[in-house]
Amino acid sequence: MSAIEQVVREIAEEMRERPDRGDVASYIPELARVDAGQFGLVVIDADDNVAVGGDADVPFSIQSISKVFTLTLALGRVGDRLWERVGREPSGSPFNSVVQLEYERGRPRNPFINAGAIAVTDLILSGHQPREALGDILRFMQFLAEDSSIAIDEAVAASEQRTGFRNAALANYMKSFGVLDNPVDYTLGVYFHHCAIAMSCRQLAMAGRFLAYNGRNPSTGLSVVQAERARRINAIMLTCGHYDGSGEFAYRVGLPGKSGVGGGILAIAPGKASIAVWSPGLDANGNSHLGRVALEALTKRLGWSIFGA
Ligand SMILES: NC(=O)CC[C@H](N)C(=O)O
Repeated sequence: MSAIEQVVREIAEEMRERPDRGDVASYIPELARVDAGQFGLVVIDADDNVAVGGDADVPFSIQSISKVFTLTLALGRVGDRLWERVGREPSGSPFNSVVQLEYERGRPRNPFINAGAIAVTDLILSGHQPREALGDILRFMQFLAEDSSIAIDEAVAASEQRTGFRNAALANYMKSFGVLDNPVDYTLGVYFHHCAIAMSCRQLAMAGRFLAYNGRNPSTGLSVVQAERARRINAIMLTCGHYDGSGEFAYRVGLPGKSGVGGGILAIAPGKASIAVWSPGLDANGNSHLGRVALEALTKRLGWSIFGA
């Protein structure tokens, strides 16, 4: 067994025993039903070796982790013009905060808070039907993960569509400033559905590989994005990927990472590994509690923090 496999298994066992599991998201009713006792961890290294621990193959709702992939797709479509619509500074506010939008004339702080991700989704949608845009996003995930079985959990999407009043407020407010081009219902429909994509840790770590290896898929050698773009997406994950918990995540884990309220985190050790962890219980910022604890243990034991040992 490799050193990485050993560490991944140890951590999965340690996390299974932990009593402090955080609380599952309850504002999306369908997510409130998920068993908080689950834990999964997958690490894929530069040689495409896959180390798995715990519930590595159980699909979960990726939620805001999808924002990394919609950003990648939108940058591919419109290039750096995207940054006219959305900033790239940390918000220091909760993921669904409304307050900054008025001060900054409807331009969201970054693509990973809800407002920013809704604006990015609107760019992907432009000129397409919602169904086509969603198909493009889903096919991109399947292509990156090399797994055509990845699907949208329609129950989660419907659950959020019924209760997503805050997101509707954000979208309408941005629309009033002309930041969204498409009908608000269309943009929100695509946003709720891409957040409801269900993936396992194994699939998610597969999908994240291009960010760890200079924009390339290590198994095919094919370039997904240019190295510069991968580096920049990692930078935004580091500074904005955990909302107002981004500083704490950088301090403790020391890797670019993106969390979702389904309890997943995608973390990137540049040149070394693509990592996915899942534990449904969240901390006060809406980030996976044990996911962060596990990643802190992993980077410490393997010496993988980008800031040094
Ligand atoms: N942080 C998250 O994962 C939030 C995503 C969720 N779909 C929302 O819009 O509220």
